[in-house]
Amino acid sequence: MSEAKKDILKVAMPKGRIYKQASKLFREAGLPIPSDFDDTRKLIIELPEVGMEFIMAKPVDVPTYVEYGVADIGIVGKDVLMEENKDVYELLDLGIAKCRMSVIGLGDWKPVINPRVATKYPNVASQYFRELGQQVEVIKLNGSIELAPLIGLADRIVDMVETGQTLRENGLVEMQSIFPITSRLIANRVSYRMKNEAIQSLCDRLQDTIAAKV
Ligand SMILES: Nc1ncnc2c1ncn2[C@@H]1O[C@H](COP(=O)(O)OP(=O)(O)OP(=O)(O)O)[C@@H](O)[C@H]1O
Ligand SMILES: O=P(O)(O)OC[C@H]1O[C@H](OP(=O)(O)OP(=O)(O)O)[C@H](O)[C@@H]1O
Repeated sequence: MSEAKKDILKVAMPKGRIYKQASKLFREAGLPIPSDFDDTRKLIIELPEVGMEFIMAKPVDVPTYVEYGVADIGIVGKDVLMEENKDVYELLDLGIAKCRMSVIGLGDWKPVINPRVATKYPNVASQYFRELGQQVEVIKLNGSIELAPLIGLADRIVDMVETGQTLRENGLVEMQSIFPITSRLIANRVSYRMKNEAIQSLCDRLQDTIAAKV
């Protein structure tokens, strides 16, 4: 590997809704990331002018790439971080992709003994109800979670709420908001030591940019 390539920071970027907000934040921090990539199908984006390479990943896989060190750093929702529980450093709250994780039920929900709970986040949901001392049966789904109570698969769901539009359009209600969610900057433990200067300098730039917004 050439010396120049060795110094490149590999960044696992979540495709989809977080990417646009993350690349905007990088631009605000003075890193010229072309907006042409907001809708790209390219999986590896080389950005030598900012000393980075973006690896365009499915959001849930970002902590895996970072834990294994094929990416030095990554951007990921706190929801995924809590669920995946990977061995990575969480460096910074980027304050983007704000939403919340909530327990949701039908508009006319009633208390249920041992309710069935559908979710993309079985570990987080199990731990939440365990800590409350409530027995539940958790069912893992991968999307359109709101369908589960509508068609009788589950009594409750644990899912993300942002504007509340999905709930309103489907006659569902937020019973309990359980965690605020934003995206985080994470780092591989070895990369954090070996590429400390580059990672710390990016972290500082982003932190200053975020601080200037509030
Ligand atoms: N409605 C929302 N508003 C804001 N942020 C959200 C919302 N839903 C999810 N997020 C955040 O964005 C992250 C990625 O969500 P996104 O919907 O892009 O991916 P996904 O559904 O996991 O992926 P895919 O669409 O590839 O299956 C979530 O992990 C969460 O942190
Ligand atoms: O409160 P709102 O603004 O309506 O946002 C909440 C919705 O957004 C996310 O779904 P997403 O678009 O990721 O779809 P999927 O989970 O079905 O893949 C989340 O799972 C909710 O369904």
